[in-house]
Amino acid sequence: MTRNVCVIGMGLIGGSIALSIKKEHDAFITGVDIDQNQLKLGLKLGVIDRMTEDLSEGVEDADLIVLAAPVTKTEQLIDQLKDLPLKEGTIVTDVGSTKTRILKKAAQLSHKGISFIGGHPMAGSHKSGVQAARSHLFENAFYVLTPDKSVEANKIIQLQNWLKGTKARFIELSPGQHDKLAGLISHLPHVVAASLVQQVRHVEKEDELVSRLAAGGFRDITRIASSNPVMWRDILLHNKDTILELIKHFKEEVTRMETMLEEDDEEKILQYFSDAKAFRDGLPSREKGALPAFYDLFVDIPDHPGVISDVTGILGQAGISITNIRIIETRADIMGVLRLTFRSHEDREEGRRHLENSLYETYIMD
Ligand SMILES: NC(=O)C1=CN([C@@H]2O[C@H](COP(=O)(O)OP(=O)(O)OC[C@H]3O[C@@H](n4cnc5c(N)ncnc54)[C@H](O)[C@@H]3O)[C@@H](O)[C@H]2O)C=CC1
Ligand SMILES: O=C(O)C(=O)Cc1ccc(O)cc1
Repeated sequence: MTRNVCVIGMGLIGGSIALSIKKEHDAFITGVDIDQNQLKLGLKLGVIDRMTEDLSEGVEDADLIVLAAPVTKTEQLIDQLKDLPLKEGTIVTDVGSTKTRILKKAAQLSHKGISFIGGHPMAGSHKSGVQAARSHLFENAFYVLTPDKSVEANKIIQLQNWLKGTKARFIELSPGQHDKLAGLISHLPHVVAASLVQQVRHVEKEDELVSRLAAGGFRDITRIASSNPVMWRDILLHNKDTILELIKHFKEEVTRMETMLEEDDEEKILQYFSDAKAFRDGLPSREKGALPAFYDLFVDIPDHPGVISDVTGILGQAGISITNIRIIETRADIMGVLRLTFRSHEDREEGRRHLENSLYETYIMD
């Protein structure tokens, strides 16, 4: 039997959840967004089956409602849901990067007999919009659930069943613990990444060479500074107390290094870096999913006309489609680099084989 799902916020995460649900369930998915373009794109890409900008129309028949807007908007949406007629037994969940304020707001829904189960898939990308959505985005990632005590256990199982196509690993946390941990491993690093970029931006005003030299490590550590600013503003405001505390500790950490350096304390500096390396090297890795995982292949291309159509021609002849193509470097003195995005690991492997047979140098960076 076809069941109805409503995803509110048809962006990267809402779109990815919708795709993962479609993979495993006979579901008719309605997308709701304030941005018509995202909805139209969602329909065109087959992420949703129906679009509407009218919240009440979107949710009226829904067996599952997924709130996938920025966190402050999620609070407002819960306020709106409170006054709308919803199907009996419907499950409402969200995907927001913060949980305490959202769960507080959602308590109003439990008074109405609606099961609200807070959620946070702890993976994603600096990209946004439904065009970047992928059904496998959360594969092997942790998916935090913060159910209210009033929610029946079978509703949590039902939600996990709805979300099984994410192939994520579910873990239950209290909203407070979630926000503390997410602050440390996600929100503070975002602040640090943006600050590092700002520092370079200020220097660039006097010496524009700096951004051209910024490569390797700088790009790695600052990738997340390219994320959606609205989303991150909202996350910071939501988790303000935790992040302020973490900034204080971070300043102390930097001061420790400052002191070691002022004192030319070779031994302590070495120990500091060694301890950090040992801890970092020991972090569990996630085989698939989040960070690069859009099946990108990089191809060195000589700087001459027609080379791009040659590359796409080779893939076309082999019947391999790509979802994106981008020239990421073209300079007179070196070869350019083309970034091709494939639909799957298998397509990328096959495409790579064909291109290498045609003597193109290719590499993968994930
Ligand atoms: N980007 C990431 O990697 C991750 C994001 N999240 C959380 O997921 C949520 C969505 O983030 P993304 O999908 O990345 O953002 P996005 O910018 O790709 O999509 C958000 C969508 O919500 C829509 N929207 C805004 N206000 C709305 C409203 N009042 N009603 C309906 N739609 C509305 C926007 O038009 C946009 O299409 C955020 O709460 C974020 O904290 C969670 C995990 C990872
Ligand atoms: O791009 C990345 O590496 C991310 O870390 C994406 C991300 C952003 C927000 C979240 O709440 C979870 C994951």
